[in-house]
Amino acid sequence: MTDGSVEDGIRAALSRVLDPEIRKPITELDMVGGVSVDAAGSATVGIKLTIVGCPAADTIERDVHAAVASAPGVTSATVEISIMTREERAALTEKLHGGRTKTIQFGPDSLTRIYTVSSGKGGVGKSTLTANLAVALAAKGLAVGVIDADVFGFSIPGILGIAGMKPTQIDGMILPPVAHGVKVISIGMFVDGNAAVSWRGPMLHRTIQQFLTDVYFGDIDILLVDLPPGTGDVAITIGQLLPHAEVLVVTTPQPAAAEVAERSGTVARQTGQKVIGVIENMAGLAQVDGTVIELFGTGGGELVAARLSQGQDAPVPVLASIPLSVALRSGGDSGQPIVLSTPDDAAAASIIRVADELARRGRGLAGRKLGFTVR
Ligand SMILES: Nc1ncnc2c1ncn2[C@@H]1O[C@H](COP(=O)(O)OP(=O)(O)OP(=O)(O)O)[C@@H](O)[C@H]1O
Repeated sequence: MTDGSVEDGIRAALSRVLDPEIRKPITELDMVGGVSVDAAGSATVGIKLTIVGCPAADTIERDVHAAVASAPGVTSATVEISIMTREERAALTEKLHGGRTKTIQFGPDSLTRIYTVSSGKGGVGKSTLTANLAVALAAKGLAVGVIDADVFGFSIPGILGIAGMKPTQIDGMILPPVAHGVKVISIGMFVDGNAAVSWRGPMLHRTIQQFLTDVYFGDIDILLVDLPPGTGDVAITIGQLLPHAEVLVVTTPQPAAAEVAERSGTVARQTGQKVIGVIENMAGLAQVDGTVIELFGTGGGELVAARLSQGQDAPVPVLASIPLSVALRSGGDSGQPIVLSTPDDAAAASIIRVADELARRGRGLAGRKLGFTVR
């Protein structure tokens, strides 16, 4: 037997092992069972996984083994895996919910900044920008979640390289898969294969509500919500459930697209959300000879911003004009966001600048209870 200091060292090492899905130390999640060390320094550690077939099992076992083996005084490490009892699992979900039962986790008092990404038309690059912005924000060290609420064209999992991945479910709690440091939930994860979603309003409303209630995002700094194009049921549901969300409107430079893009911002405002900026995407494509091809014309971003600024206290800015980029398109096809793989690409650099801007912004006071009372 040892004097206990080796065991203390092992527990300290284990406190640095994160559950890859929940993104918290396994020691905080009560996943560590017994820790013992014999006089020769052979350590045995019991780990309790949340569920049978836990997809993160191999990663956790490997990380625990490495952590235990690295503790001072340990000569060999054995990891014994078991599964939590029903009571232990219930205690864990209770702990993660923080006593909150069946309520929306991003209420007006939440410190998470919420940005919805909306557009008038489809195919303007909303999902591509949402995914790359999220990854760029996570790369800056922020805790970021994405809800892909684009029910009819869910493409975020593919863009982030996790197409086909299903979330782990623990007693009604849904653990979102993590891609490039971002917690991601998508309607696409709940339908078979490439099946089309043809739900009506109430079903969409329930699903979005369930995402906001049952998906374990934890204490994230920023939540990005990729909305379907247009002004339909999902945009209205999000507006009702997250009235304090702030809105990014995406448009192409094509002036004809501006009017319809403006409408998506106007609908968001009707539910109390604030439009904080316009992102123009698919702007001029630079050629090797230095010329620029304006495939979609010019001026759409400025036009939407000008129209959305009318009658507002402060003008709505154009946050970026992101050029057409072969790398951005192919990075989306291969699941490798260019903000990580080719940050020097002009489109990537432009997205990273928007991420810097979002990271700098504080949480607005709109819809928030202030911490004093007026007598
Ligand atoms: N700046 C860009 N340069 C080149 N290709 C782009 C750019 N932005 C997006 N794309 C490509 O355009 C296509 C449409 O993009 P995306 O799926 O992100 O649009 P969307 O607005 O989310 O569409 P929808 O809402 O209809 O699903 C994709 O193939 C994407 O790779």
